[in-house]
Amino acid sequence: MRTGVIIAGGYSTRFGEGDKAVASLAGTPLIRRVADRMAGVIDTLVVNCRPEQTAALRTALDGYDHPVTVAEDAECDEGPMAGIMTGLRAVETEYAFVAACDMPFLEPVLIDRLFDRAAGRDAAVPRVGDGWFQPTHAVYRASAMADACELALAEGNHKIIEPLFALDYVVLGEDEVCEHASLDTFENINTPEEFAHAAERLG
Ligand SMILES: Nc1nc2c(ncn2[C@@H]2O[C@H](COP(=O)(O)OP(=O)(O)OP(=O)(O)O)[C@@H](O)[C@H]2O)c(=O)[nH]1
Ligand SMILES: [Mg+2]
Repeated sequence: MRTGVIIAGGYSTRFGEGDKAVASLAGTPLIRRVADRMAGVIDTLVVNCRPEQTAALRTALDGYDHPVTVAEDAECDEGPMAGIMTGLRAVETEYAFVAACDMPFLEPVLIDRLFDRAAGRDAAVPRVGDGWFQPTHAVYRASAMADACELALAEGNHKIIEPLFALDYVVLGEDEVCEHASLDTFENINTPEEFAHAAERLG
């Protein structure tokens, strides 16, 4: 059994027109597109957000193919890594795929591959381009990553990549990624211009 975790507790400051997670992208809320992209390779979904987002996110995910659990931040604005921790704490399967709420071009074949590569390890994380890890497009052993996040945060370290280095992780390099997916899978939508461009391609 596999869980998908979507972190959505950010403030969409670059987007600037309300919460991008629920903004309609070519007729469908952005987070619903993200959830739908992973539906075929997960069994259950966890969404991390701030308490005031819960009602709108639940509406956006109404009728989803799998059970949806909402994991609310106890402390808001602690950064995406804190969101990963809170989301993973609500996971009941051994492994979970974590994504940001703004990645509408996720490639399910690659997610499937990440689950396979993580088996027996703590994490499988892609690294493409100039050596950038993709920690919000990765599979984690939920308890191990949540513990590592908690430790980093307790030390005052909010860097999203920090907890990975405490784990037994496997890296999928660009060649392996590209066997399964286009690099669009990592594309995330931050500004109204990026939103409009994505809508053209999806509409
Ligand atoms: N729980 C939680 N999630 C966050 C936080 N900051 C960002 N995120 C999530 O992390 C992912 C990547 O963040 P960004 O793309 O920067 O989103 P954002 O912070 O809402 O947008 P900007 O304000 O424009 O940076 C998104 O899915 C956000 O919802 C936070 O403080 N807490
Ligand atoms: Mg941000």
